Amino acid sequence: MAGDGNSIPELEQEKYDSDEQVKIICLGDSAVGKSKLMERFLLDGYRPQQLSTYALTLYKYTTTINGKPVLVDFWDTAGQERFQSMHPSYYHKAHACIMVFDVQRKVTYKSLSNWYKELREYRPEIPCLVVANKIDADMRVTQKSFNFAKKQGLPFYFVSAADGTNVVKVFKDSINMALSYKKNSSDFMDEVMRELENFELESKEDSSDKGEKPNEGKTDLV
Ligand SMILES: Nc1nc2c(ncn2[C@@H]2O[C@H](COP(=O)(O)OP(=O)(O)OP(=O)(O)O)[C@@H](O)[C@H]2O)c(=O)[nH]1
Ligand SMILES: [Mg+2]
Repeated sequence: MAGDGNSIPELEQEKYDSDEQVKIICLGDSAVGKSKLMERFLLDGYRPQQLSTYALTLYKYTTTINGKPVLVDFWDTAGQERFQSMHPSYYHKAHACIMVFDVQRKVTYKSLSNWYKELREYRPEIPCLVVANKIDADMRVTQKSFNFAKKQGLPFYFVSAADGTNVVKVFKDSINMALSYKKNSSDFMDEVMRELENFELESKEDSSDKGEKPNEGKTDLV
């Protein structure tokens, strides 16, 4: 996936720099219902684009917010999550994340902390919504407490892709959060990360100028 992503128009992530486009990613174990949730939300006229080489489906959604058109790309995986880890380009320039587990399978709830850890490595600041899916199978689960979201201070939703409960709410909230993140802090954080990287490289170059052994503590720049 790395390297030639720019040659595929759908993967040109620079477009997310423009005001009216946001990228929202979906994380969670296999079979928790990520794709079904997207399809439920986009029921009318969604356009899934299967990029099988990239193990990725992009769902494009257009909406109007405050009188302005907004294009949302929902990114869904096809398989990578089985390896419990995503390629970095999946996270690149994402503005929000919907993290899903299956209320009927405890193991998928336990995995949330790993997904969240990986998300924060790449996107330390983006809004993340936690979604407990498949409540239609047994409504009693809504009486249980799932503390992961509360502990991390994240919004939490009980949903069902099968009967539609709360699906529109989750997706609309995610779009609003993505937009407000983009407006307020994303560019700033990205800028800071870039500055830090440059700073690190410069200080390494500096120390080698001062007669340190060439390869000591250095990372190759090529
Ligand atoms: N009862 C019930 N079943 C659901 C619900 N959402 C999804 N499922 C079922 O769960 C299975 C997995 O759903 P998917 O949407 O394919 O799951 P996924 O997370 O996209 O899985 P991968 O693409 O393998 O990562 C399917 O058989 C769905 O029919 C739900 O809300 N209720
Ligand atoms: Mg899927």
